Amino acid sequence: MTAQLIDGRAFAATLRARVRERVAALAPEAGRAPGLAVVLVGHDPASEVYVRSKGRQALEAGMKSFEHRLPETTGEDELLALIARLNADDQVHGILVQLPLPAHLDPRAVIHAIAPQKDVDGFHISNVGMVGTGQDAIVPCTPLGVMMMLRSLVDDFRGKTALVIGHSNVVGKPMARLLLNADCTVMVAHKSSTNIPELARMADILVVAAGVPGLVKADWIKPGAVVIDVGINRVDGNAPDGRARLVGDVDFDRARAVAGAITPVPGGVGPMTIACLLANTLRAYCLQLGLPDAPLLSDTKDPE
Ligand SMILES: NC(=O)C1=CN([C@@H]2O[C@H](COP(=O)(O)OP(=O)(O)OC[C@H]3O[C@@H](n4cnc5c(N)ncnc54)[C@H](OP(=O)(O)O)[C@@H]3O)[C@@H](O)[C@H]2O)C=CC1
Ligand SMILES: Nc1nc(=O)c2c([nH]1)NC[C@@H]1CN(c3ccc(C(=O)N[C@@H](CCC(=O)O)C(=O)O)cc3)C=[N+]21
Ligand SMILES: [Mg+2]
Repeated sequence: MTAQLIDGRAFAATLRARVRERVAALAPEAGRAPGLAVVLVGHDPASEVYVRSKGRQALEAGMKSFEHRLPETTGEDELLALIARLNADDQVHGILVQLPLPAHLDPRAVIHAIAPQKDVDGFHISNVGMVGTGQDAIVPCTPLGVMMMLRSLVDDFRGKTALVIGHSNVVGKPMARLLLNADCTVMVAHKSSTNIPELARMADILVVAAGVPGLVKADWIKPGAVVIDVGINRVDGNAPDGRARLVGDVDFDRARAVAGAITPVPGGVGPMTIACLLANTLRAYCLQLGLPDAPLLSDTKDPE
């Protein structure tokens, strides 16, 4: 058996098209369009790539894009002052501060300075707490995108067993919360877990977000399971042209023979993360303007 490939680029294109249509209907005049502000401190090369694609895709969706690039040496006061200005700016409906921040800046203080209704990453404790208690909130982009893809593959989450590998605040924890909110039986593993292969073999749904290339072996996978590989790892010098290439956390070539469906890297979770950022920006816009929330933006619906 060869696993079905889950085409994240196709999912993302569908979602972006829906966002674009909705933006055109809600804000026919460009002056009133949803606005996304992305803040980048320092010059992390991977972050530069994501910030560029976020800005470009926001414009393509009919939104306004504001990029704020600050030097590596920016002080916390200066960054917090920028966030306060963006909170007060009625052209800005979504604010994202690219992580990781340089070591001298406290990410918690920075994230919690963002107005919760403009927190399109869903990282503010107010949004985290809402998701944690099963309430409607702004949901972190990566887990939101994973749920949208899973919903097209899994008819009924009740009775399904899921394992999430990784428990970061950005991916693993919110992912586990959403699967629990969908009534899966959820296990969460991390570096201190000693029996991950056994846990993985019980999982109908396996979501891997560890940042360790090749971590998940084919014989960890329950035959027919849905495997979502969130990992983005730059591996040097393996491409034919000698440049870095991207791989996930799953031994993809061998895992394909066992899984029922699997996301590739690149072309899986990554493109959906950015499409969900646009969806969250539109959602934040609707919340701020008192407009009805669009069903396409709910984590209970897939984009098809
Ligand atoms: N596709 C996308 O859109 C996105 C991809 N990513 C990628 O996903 C991956 C995870 O990101 P993020 O959550 O931010 O990373 P973090 O480094 O914050 O968290 C990694 C988690 O994985 C756990 N872990 C690390 N090594 C192992 C191991 N050998 N076995 C089991 N668990 C392990 C860690 O456990 P412990 O806490 O105990 O150390 C931690 O909980 C990265 O590759 C990142 O680049 C991230 C965001 C978006
Ligand atoms: N505040 C904040 N929010 C984030 O959502 C956030 C962040 N900080 N810091 C970094 C991580 C990482 N992340 C990705 C987004 C898109 C791709 C993506 O589009 N990946 C493409 C490949 C892109 C490439 O070639 O590099 C793919 O997988 O096909 C990957 C990773 C968002 N993150
Ligand atoms: Mg940890």
